[in-house]
Amino acid sequence: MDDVMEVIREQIEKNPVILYMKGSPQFPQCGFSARAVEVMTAIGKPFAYVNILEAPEIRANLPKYGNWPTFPQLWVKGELIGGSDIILEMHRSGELGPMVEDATAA
Ligand SMILES: N[C@@H](CCC(=O)N[C@@H](CS)C(=O)NCC(=O)O)C(=O)O
Repeated sequence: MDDVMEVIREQIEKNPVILYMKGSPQFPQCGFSARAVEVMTAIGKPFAYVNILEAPEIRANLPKYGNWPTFPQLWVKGELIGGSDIILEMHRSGELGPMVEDATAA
């Protein structure tokens, strides 16, 4: 349990933009994850991802780590942004793009 939390902490700290999702960006396996990927693809900056269907311990523990019950989960610069509906809303309002660009700027 502590080990999993440590793995999650490292993933979130080492990747400025990371999407926890079902499936992969090439083959999302849930409509919510597909929607999140669509937005991230539209923003066009690189992002890391974890397929939680292949990582059951992360699937079980990330909701406790971030106090957020569902997937997908987008984390930017160590902070939880939210799930697909928030991702879409922040994209439409113009907030998400600059946030991701700033996080991925060299
Ligand atoms: N409002 C959320 C809904 C996401 C959602 O309901 N996800 C479900 C189905 S993919 C989920 O993560 N269930 C818990 C699980 O499968 O572990 C969003 O837009 O991201």
